[in-house]
Amino acid sequence: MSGETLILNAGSSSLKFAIYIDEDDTPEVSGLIDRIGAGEAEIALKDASGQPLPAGAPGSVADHGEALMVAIRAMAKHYPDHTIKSVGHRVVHGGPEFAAPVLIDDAVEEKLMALTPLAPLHQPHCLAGIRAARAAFPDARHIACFDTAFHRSMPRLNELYAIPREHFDAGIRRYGFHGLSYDYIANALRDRHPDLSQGRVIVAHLGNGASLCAMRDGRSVATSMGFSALDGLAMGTRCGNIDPGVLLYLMDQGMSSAELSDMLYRRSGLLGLSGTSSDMRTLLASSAPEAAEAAAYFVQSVRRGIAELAAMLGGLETLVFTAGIGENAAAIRDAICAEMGWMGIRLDTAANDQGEPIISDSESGVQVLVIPTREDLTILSAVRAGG
Ligand SMILES: Nc1ncnc2c1ncn2[C@@H]1O[C@H](COP(=O)(O)OP(=O)(O)O)[C@@H](O)[C@H]1O
Ligand SMILES: CC(=O)OP(=O)(O)O
Ligand SMILES: [Mg+2]
Repeated sequence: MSGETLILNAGSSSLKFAIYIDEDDTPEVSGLIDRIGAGEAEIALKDASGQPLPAGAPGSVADHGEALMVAIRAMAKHYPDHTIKSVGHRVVHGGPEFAAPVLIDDAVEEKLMALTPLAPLHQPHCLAGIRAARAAFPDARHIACFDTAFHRSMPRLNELYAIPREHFDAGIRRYGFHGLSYDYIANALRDRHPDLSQGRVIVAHLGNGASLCAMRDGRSVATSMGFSALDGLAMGTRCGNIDPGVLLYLMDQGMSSAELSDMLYRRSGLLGLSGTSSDMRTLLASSAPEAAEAAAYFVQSVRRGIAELAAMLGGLETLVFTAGIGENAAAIRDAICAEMGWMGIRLDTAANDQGEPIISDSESGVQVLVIPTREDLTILSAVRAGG
């Protein structure tokens, strides 16, 4: 068989995978392993038409390397003849050096490993996937595609922190994340709404991790995440904006940096405020006041962020919702847009409830869209462009 490409997207506790053949943009097989390193893992496998394929129960899966082996075995049961020629990897952090996709060799792998402290919730999993895939497919080309790369178009002012200058040169700057998703949305907008894509756009990537990106002419101008994937919006388990004074105070009180890191990355956000769940679906179904407060905080943080980025763009013509919450949670989109009439945002309630591609009404000064994101297609086109 010819030209098969495997795309891997290692999340904090999941591994998404898909195999594409030749020039096809629909995966022949795709799937997700969830709850990695957390009890009994789950696997879901789909064929080219999106129908579920039997994949068994993987039992406990210790890390993303093991998850890849489980995925390869499950796919091989249905498609025994695959010859993987290329593997495209989502890598969350590219640091100051990697501004475009790169062919992975030992030296690149080492450099990516050195970036682990900058993205402790993600980078180790990306690397476990890379190591396992290079061992499983030693003759394939392995390409790393970075979540930080799309934001390298930001003006220097928007990369700076107001701390002594030498830190910028040492790499302490706003990198921004979710770039593979923003890149896909920028292209989708260019194809579907060429007029809007030239203008002032804010994309709200609201998933388990969440961020906003301000774009002009399809390029990133500013974004809510910064040096790490902690900043900006409140998220499933991450804090979002926080006064650095809080961290200094907690350290003075005896909290270690490891304890702080665990709290800010894994026990904050929706989980921290609700005390029960990081999952927006669970919170929306709950009657507990803490769950409602957590969801309200999330909504508030998105509105705060939209207003901030609109000010940086000097206005707004288009707002795009994407990722798990952005694509599926009509109530959250509605709550975010309510009371933003002053910015010209007006939703068509019925269109929003049905998750239509355009959810603003005809009077709205801002076009509000829902575009399902496809980070895997950004990686796929980079792998194909790389020959
Ligand atoms: N129908 C829905 N209603 C509300 N929230 C949803 C719905 N579907 C998915 N979500 C939320 O989307 C989030 C996960 O987003 P996703 O983009 O899949 O995350 P990841 O960053 O892991 O890829 C979870 O909070 C989940 O509850
Ligand atoms: C960078 C980031 O936050 O990714 P995710 O949304 O997959 O956690
Ligand atoms: Mg995601």
